[in-house]
Amino acid sequence: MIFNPAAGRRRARRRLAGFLERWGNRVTLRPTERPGHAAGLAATATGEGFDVVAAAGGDGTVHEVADGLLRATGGANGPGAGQAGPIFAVVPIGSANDYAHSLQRQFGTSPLDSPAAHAVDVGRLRWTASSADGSDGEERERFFVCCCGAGLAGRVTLESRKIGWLQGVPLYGLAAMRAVRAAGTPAEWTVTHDDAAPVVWPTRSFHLLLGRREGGFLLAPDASLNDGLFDVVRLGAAGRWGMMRMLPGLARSGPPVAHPHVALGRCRSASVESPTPLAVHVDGELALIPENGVRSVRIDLLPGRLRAKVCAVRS
Ligand SMILES: Nc1ncnc2c1ncn2[C@@H]1O[C@H](COP(=O)(O)OP(=O)(O)OP(=O)(O)O)[C@@H](O)[C@H]1O
Repeated sequence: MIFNPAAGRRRARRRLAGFLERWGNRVTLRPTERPGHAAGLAATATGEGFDVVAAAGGDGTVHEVADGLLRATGGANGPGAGQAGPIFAVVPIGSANDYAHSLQRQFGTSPLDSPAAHAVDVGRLRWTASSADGSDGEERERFFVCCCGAGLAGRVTLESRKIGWLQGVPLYGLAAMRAVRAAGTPAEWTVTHDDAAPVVWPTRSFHLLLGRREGGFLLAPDASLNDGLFDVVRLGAAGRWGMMRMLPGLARSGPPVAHPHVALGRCRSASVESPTPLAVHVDGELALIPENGVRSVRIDLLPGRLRAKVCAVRS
């Protein structure tokens, strides 16, 4: 069990205590020491042959453990349909716990020692590094399990890092308000879905979801973790006040279905090209910030690539 003591605004240790009373004697607990550490711990645990590799934390820990586990089992070229590698178990003790929410809603919870797990889809974000971060031309990738967002979505993640005292929807709501307040004119992005012709759109924010929520907001109420499709949400040229007014509805019931500046859909892959450098998050972790100088990314879905389950923290 890879445990992030900094998750849940440092409430993680307390939240995990009861769980460890029940399972502690059957768990090898490996706390993370710094951001990014969980991916390496997950790869090591996979190599050691553990049947289950658990992420005890929030969505950032889930992201890092899943990314490490996927890389250790062959990345995008690993066997499909969740055949290979350990079961990926989520023990939600973070603040938003978006992925745990989707797993629980679709499959229910399972005990840590149960062999029951579900083949779930995984996303793969790819880009070419730019000269801005000194590695011009290098191909990079990050896997994700719940959501990927670019544009305003990435800037909300950036803002959320500056707020230390809130959690869940209040945290990401405040971060969204700050990002919206600072938003400039929407840029014309070229977006391609699957094999369709590229479309040029003024875009503020672009989201691809496997799960239902992003930062506690219900962006894709009908998303399924194993349907082989991303749910797409694109926010176009909405004004600042229009975006602010959307936030309460997004927290409660999802994006408006008939809104002139909101486009919804589904796809298996997408590529995005922006005239300005992108901010992109994967599962709420920043993959790219504008300073990286990357203007185009590609996202693909790997169907059923992981076997996953969520455990109840209290039961
Ligand atoms: N030992 C550590 N010290 C400080 N930060 C850490 C440590 N281990 C991991 N992190 C970082 O902590 C951040 C927050 O973790 P995580 O996302 O799991 O919790 P959360 O923010 O409370 O939950 P959620 O993402 O569900 O809102 C991640 O960016 C992760 O890289």
